[in-house]
This record gives sequence, structure tokens and C-alpha cells, in this order.
Amino acid sequence: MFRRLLVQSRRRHGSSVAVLGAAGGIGQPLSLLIKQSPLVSELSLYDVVNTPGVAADLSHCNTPGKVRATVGEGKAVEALQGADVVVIPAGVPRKPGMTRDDLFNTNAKIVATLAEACGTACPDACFLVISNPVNSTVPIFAETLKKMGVYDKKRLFGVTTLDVVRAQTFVAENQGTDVATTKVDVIGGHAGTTILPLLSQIPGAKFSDDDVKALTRRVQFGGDEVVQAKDGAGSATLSMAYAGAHFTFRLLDALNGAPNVTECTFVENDLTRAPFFSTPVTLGKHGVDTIHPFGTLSAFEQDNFDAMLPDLLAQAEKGIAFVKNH
Ligand SMILES: NC(=O)c1ccc[n+]([C@@H]2O[C@H](COP(=O)([O-])OP(=O)(O)OC[C@H]3O[C@@H](n4cnc5c(N)ncnc54)[C@H](O)[C@@H]3O)[C@@H](O)[C@H]2O)c1
Ligand SMILES: O=C(O)C[C@H](O)C(=O)O
Repeated sequence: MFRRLLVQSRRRHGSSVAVLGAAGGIGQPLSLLIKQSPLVSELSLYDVVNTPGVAADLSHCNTPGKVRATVGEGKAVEALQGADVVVIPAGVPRKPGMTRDDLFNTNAKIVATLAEACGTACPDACFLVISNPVNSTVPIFAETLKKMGVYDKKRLFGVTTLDVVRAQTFVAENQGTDVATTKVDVIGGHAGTTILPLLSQIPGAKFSDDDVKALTRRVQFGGDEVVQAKDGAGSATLSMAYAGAHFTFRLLDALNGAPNVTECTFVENDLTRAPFFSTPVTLGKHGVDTIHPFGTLSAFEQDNFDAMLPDLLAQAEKGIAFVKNH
């Protein structure tokens, strides 16, 4: 209780945000964007390599957040002291021809190790998991915290904001609408056909059946578009940093008491048979405030929904089994 009060009082004077994987393709631009927030009083950067250079560079930006660097295997606990929000883009990205699930063997261990460090150093923080495969790494994070007895489902988020960002961009292009005011909910998970943009629920939008199919597919496989264009040099980093910073800022706003902060995010809920499911969530002073149902689906969306559920379940179970067996 006392610990929580301390965390809350510190928040009134700005939050401490930690980025794990801060020297990577996402980590660097994400840290730059977060450094610009007036709500951040401390930015703690952690990576197994190169953190001091990134931190020295960022520390020259004339914004209030003080930058701290920690580098090296096994040093995450040090980096996480006092963190209110932890953003996690640590892990390997895809190359052409790979699925996100092909990253499981490497990233599961990285995410479990970092979750353990979070459970030790800052169990009351909010955790934002970017590392793929999100459909499995978020359950891994949850199971690890459960094993330690410190899991709180209101504070663990899989970051699926990039799917929303893509959907809004592609729909605005298709409809000729202002991208700034084009809103699209994207539900499900974060891999291929587990990503489901709800085009039928966009007020005023009119799509042909072919448009619905093509737009849905483009949102579902937007990540592959970038992986192929980068041709072996990784996956989305800049748009992910943009999306990750957006979600971090929205959460910081909500933690600081802003009302009506609603974003789609992959959180534990009982809307479906899958333990984690991305849906519109109102964020509040303690993380998840209200989980919203995703509304009526079109026949096309319902087919997609029915097809995705077994995959989402299997990918969550794979993550849970990983923690149970280690
Ligand atoms: N959720 C999404 O929408 C989304 C979008 C894009 C990428 N991703 C995922 O994000 C992850 C990172 O992508 P990237 O392009 O930044 O990769 P990257 O290889 O450029 O950077 C990853 C960083 O993680 C660091 N790292 C590795 N193990 C670590 C550990 N144990 N502790 C701390 N840091 C560690 C590496 O040193 C590296 O700096 C990938 O798994 C990728 O698939 C997710
Ligand atoms: O596609 C990837 O592997 C990275 C990320 O999940 C994305 O959607 O861009």
C-alpha cells in the first residue's frame, strides 16, 4: 500500500519510464519520442549492448526527463528501479519468409527473463510488451509474474497500436478522409489473420466487398510489407516507435487522471475463449479501467473471428507452456 502511494505521488511530478531493448531499431526512435514528453521525469534505457551511447545522445535534448543508461546481460533489475511504466521492444525481428511465431524460441526466453526482472524491481509498474510474437509473449509475461505472485491483469498490455495506425492510414487513403480523424478499431491479436480491423463499424465509410477483403488483408499483413521492403534488414521500427510512443503517452495521460482514454490493446479479458484479446479498453489511473465489447461483426468479420480464435488460443497456450516448463 505504502509503495503504491509512493508511486502515485511520484507520478504527480512526472513518471519514470523504462525502455528495455533501448538500443535497437525500435528502441532508439521510441526513446527519442518518449524523451519529448513533459510527463516523463526519468527515462531509464536498458539494453544488452550500446545503451551508454544512446543515452548520452538523448540526454542532450532539452526536455525535462533525465536519461539513465544501464548496459549488459543481467542488469535489467538495476535499470528498472523506480519505473512506473516499462516499454519492452527487446528481442529479434523477422526476416523475409519468417512468421512472427518463428521468433518464439529466441524471444520467449528474452521476454521471460525481462518479466522476472520487472517482477523483482517494479511489480506495480505498467508493462507494455512490443516483442514478438505478441500473441505468445504477453501470456509469457503474465505467467512469469504469476509464478512470482505479483501479476495484476490491469497493468499488462500487448501493444497492438501499430495495427490501428496502419488501419487508419489505409482506410483514410481508400475513403479520401482526413487520417487525423479516421478511427478504426482493430481487435484480436498481432499476427496475420488474428488481426481483425472492424471496417463495418467505421461511421460513414462505404466499401465494396473487394475493398473490404483487400484492406483487411493489407492491415493483417502490413508487417510483411515492411519486412519484404527491408529485405533482410529487419521489420517495422519507425512506425512501431510512433505507435509505441502514442500508446505510452495515452497511458501516461490516463495514469495522470485524464478521462475517456480509450485504445485497442491486447489485455486479459473474458470476451472470448482466448485469455488475451485486443479490444477497445478505457485506461485509468491504475491501468486497465474498462474493457469494452467489440460490437456487432459483419458476416465477413465473423468468419475471420471464428477462424482466428483457435490460433490465438494455441499461441497463448504455447507461451503459458513455455513458462510452466522452465
Ligand atoms: N508489437 C508490434 O507491433 C511490433 C512491431 C514491430 C516489431 N516488433 C518486435 O519488436 C522486437 C524488436 O524489434 P527491433 O526491430 O527493434 O529489433 P532490433 O534487433 O533492432 O532491436 C532489438 C534490441 O533488443 C536488444 N535485446 C536483445 N535481448 C535483450 C535482452 N535480454 N534485454 C534487453 N535488450 C535485449 C538487442 O540488443 C537490440 O538492441 C522484435 O521482436 C519485433 O518482431 C513488434
Ligand atoms: O511484422 C513484424 O514482424 C513486425 C511487427 O509485428 C509488425 O507488424 O510490423
